[in-house]
Amino acid sequence: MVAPSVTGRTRPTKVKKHASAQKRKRDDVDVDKLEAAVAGLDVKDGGYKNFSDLPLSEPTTQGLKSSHFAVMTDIQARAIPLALKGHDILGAAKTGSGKTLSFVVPVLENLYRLQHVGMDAGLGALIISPTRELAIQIFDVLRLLGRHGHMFAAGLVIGGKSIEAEQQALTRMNILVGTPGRILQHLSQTVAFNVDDLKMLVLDEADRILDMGFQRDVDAIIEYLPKDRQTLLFSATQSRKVSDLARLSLQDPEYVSVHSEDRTATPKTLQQNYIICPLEDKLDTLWSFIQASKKSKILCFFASAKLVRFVYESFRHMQPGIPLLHIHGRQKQATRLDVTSKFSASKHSCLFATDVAARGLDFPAVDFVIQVDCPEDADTYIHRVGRTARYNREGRGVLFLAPSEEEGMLKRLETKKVPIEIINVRQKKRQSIKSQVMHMCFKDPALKYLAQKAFVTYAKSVHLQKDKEVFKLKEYDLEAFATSLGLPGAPRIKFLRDSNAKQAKQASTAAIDVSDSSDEAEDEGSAANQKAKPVRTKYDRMFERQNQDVLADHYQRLVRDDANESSQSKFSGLDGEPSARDDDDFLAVKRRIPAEADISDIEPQETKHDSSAGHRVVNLPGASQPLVIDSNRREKLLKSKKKLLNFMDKGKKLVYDDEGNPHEVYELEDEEDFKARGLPEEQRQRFLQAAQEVVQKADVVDKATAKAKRKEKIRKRKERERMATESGKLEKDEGGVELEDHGEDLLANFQADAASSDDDEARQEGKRSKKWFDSDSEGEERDSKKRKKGKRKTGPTVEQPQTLEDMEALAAGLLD
Ligand SMILES: Nc1ncnc2c1ncn2[C@@H]1O[C@H](COP(=O)(O)OP(=O)(O)OP(=O)(O)O)[C@@H](O)[C@H]1O
Repeated sequence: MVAPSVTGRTRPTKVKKHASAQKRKRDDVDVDKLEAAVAGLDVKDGGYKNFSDLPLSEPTTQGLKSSHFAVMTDIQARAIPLALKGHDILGAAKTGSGKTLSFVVPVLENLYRLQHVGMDAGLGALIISPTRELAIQIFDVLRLLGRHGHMFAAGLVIGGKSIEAEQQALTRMNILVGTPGRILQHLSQTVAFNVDDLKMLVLDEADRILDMGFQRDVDAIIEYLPKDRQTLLFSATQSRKVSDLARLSLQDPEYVSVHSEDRTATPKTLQQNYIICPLEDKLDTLWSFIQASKKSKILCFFASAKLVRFVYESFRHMQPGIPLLHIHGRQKQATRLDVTSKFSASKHSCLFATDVAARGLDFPAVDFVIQVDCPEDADTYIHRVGRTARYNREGRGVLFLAPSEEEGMLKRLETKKVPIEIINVRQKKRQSIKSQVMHMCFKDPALKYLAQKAFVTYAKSVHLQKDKEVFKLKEYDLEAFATSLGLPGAPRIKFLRDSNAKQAKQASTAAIDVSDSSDEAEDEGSAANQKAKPVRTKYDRMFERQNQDVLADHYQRLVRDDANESSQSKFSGLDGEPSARDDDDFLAVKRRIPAEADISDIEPQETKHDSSAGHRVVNLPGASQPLVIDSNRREKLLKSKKKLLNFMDKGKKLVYDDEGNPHEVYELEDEEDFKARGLPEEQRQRFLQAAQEVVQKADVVDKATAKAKRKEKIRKRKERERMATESGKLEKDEGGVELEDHGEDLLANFQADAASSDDDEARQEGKRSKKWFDSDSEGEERDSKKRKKGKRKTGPTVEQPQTLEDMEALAAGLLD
């Protein structure tokens, strides 16, 4: 066995000697004996309680001992023996129940027994996690367990610094922990990255990894991996579909769920409550809560990164008397790491977070998890609340629910067997910070801007929620919410306006439905009752519809004309005086009468009354056609001068010559003049020639402009490349790849800061920036597979071509 060089640096001889001594020591271990003991494990028995009951290698046993892991948790006791025997596993256990060890121990042990170690062995196990923080945490557990004699080279790939930095070391790895985006990037770009002999694939927080946001990446990763492997899936909530399992090629997976035993999805030591809190009172309530719990460690969840920032900034200004921290997917990786380690280390502090911190993170001793904004579903609730009461410790979760969210959310939680009870906020203890927040926003435009963004992102997040039984945008008092964020009024949001319009439309349709159904009810009622009601035709109903089409609008005006001339003027919006209707119709498109039209002049004059035909004919001044009045509607029409405008001639467009004489826009030329200029064919040829010259001249100018643009583009690209090369050189000079040698223990960590590339969580939130290696379609994915099979080439990094010029520039770049 070869001791892998796990760093980019030359290792000191002392370490090398130490490594080879360890190697020899392990060579002595009787792997066959271990193999036989594993084969004899009784997985049905479930009677293994301690790690020492299992046939584990010496290095792992030492690792567990030194970390003081002796007794297994339920999920560990059930999953580890099965995984040791090579079964595929679908593991579901509550948050904080020790799922990480359930796969880390089998990974180390199975590779150990297979002697899958050393540079030439290639990658033996791949562990995928949805967030960088969680990947780091898993890697730490791996290091902890592997530091007593395991010879594997392990790496962490979570995005960040230049990919080249990771590429070299990656080829030597035996175990890799990473986020989907970065792993896929390496699979498609790192030529020597060999996964053909992969033995184990682990998906932690599998439900999230298999969710839409990561689906494409995970599917693409799976394509690279050999089918004949062991797959372990772990999650706190499990509702996987058969299709997911087929995608992952699981073979007769063992379902290991430890939820069912006590019938709840959350730990027993967790006390869960909710309070009813309208949107506009959330900040007051949260502030009061923090004030009353200064000697606690609190984790608060919000719907968006902007809200997190706003609450963090505004609360910080008000000096709450407890250290405040904030974390969200938009921060740089280094900042996020700094925040997580600060929060982990602190005794009393309050962390404001988005769902980036909801899963898997193992913060020690969190007292309270406050879900200020309602989670998108029960699973998210469970993950969030699971940041407290971990591994048999106590903890409390408080969920803030707006009145409209209560019923729907409680239903969802009940389905997931979450025991939660309502509590009240002590009104005496509640402080209002509204005026302070408003004052701060007034004084600080940056904070006000942040408040606006927070408002918009919150409204957007609710608008985008799938579960409309819980999230009913219309039920929130958004004006009051905006005020509570220190804003003078709710910012206008396009989708809100659109949904208002839609709702108005639906409401009017519903009104018709109601009238329809009431009609039906009447049909079923007494005859007398029916008689009392006037007969209404479908046209009547159609005209009652508002905002459906122009006709309905016209009809409304007509009706008002009939009823009251003055109200008609209000409704039309010609008078400045607003009406209640104006408010209702805020989003409706109103037809306005052209200002210049003088409707007072329109005076219909009756010309003929044909009593036998039942109609009369009316002449309109300025109209070429007389108006036939043959129905009640037409009759009513006569009373509306505005309506009558529609029957007037529209007039002609004229052009005026230098002397002020009017002409038609297109006037026929005098025939004599035309003939004087030559034969028609000659004239046509002359015209074409002149036009051709003009086009040719324009073409020369266009080409010159395009060429200049192209040149400029190439120059900029080269400039960028030059700068990138220079900065790469600089990095190397300063120490190059940041490969931490956790060295004496033979586990390597190559990680990087978050400045660049794949922010998996940000992409989760729908903001994924497209990479050049990403594929849009299956066809393109097939291409990427081909690349993998045959010739994995790393091409020059280029921008996604957008225009023809871009493509030309790209082609020019490739040919250079
Ligand atoms: N057998 C054990 N003995 C003692 N402590 C343990 C044991 N197993 C795990 N723990 C501790 O329990 C805590 C939670 O473990 P872990 O993070 O693996 O939980 P999890 O089930 O993955 O949670 P989540 O679903 O939130 O990701 C950790 O601090 C870990 O050190």
